[in-house]
Amino acid sequence: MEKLADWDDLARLFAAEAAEGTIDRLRRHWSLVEAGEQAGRLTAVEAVEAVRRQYGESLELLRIAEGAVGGEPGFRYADIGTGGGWPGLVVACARPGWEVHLVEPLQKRARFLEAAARELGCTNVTVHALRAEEAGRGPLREACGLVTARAVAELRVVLEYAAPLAAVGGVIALPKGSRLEEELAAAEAAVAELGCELDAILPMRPEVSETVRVALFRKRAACPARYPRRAGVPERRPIGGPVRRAGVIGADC
Ligand SMILES: C[S@@+](CC[C@H](N)C(=O)[O-])C[C@H]1O[C@@H](n2cnc3c(N)ncnc32)[C@H](O)[C@@H]1O
Repeated sequence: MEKLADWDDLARLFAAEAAEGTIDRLRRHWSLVEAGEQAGRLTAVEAVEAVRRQYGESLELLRIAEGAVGGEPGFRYADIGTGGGWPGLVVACARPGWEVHLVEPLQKRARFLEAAARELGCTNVTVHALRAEEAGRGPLREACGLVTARAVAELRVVLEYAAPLAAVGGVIALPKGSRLEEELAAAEAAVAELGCELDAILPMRPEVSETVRVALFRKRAACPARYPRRAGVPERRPIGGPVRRAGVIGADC
């Protein structure tokens, strides 16, 4: 397979997930997305591209992140800005033994995620209809072994969302496109300030994406109590300097 093109390719590339019935559940999720117009537009990615970009990239992010965290049953994981379900609900389908927290502030999307999780039998999911800045001051603070966020904001902004949720020793896994180096340079102060360290940058397999790499950060120390700042502040006044254009990848939703 040169490039993952359809559900059969996805099942071949992620054979263990296919054997567990995950790919069938993801197909069902996509039909819920297509039928979910009352939730508003959940993704701008066309059906023909969705298998690779939404499901392939989500499972590949899980594969890469899991290499850094292990993930025993009961492992606590949070996804920030899950939108219609990527990657957080995909991970919940693939790892039913994990405790999965989806942080999504848009009420319609949060309701869609709750209904979809119910429909898919994902009893391991809790949806938090909150901004990350609020979730970072609640019971999830410093409680998650893995935190992800895809296509939510530029790196240093998303680190301020994610770092407060990660447990000390935990991992933050962020898929990023061609602007990664530029975003990393701008995030230097934020990485240190938030108690994080860049552990690795790992590419996705080319069948899934030629361009997306995953930046893995390790939480080395507790996050200072002043972070996250009030809702909207991380984006308006990113740690380390003036606002830059958000360099997000993945779905434009
Ligand atoms: C471009 S969509 C990406 C959705 C999904 N992660 C994907 O890859 O398809 C960005 C999502 O981030 C959410 N978001 C934006 N700001 C946020 C914040 N401060 N905290 C949590 N979620 C946020 C939006 O509501 C939206 O659903």
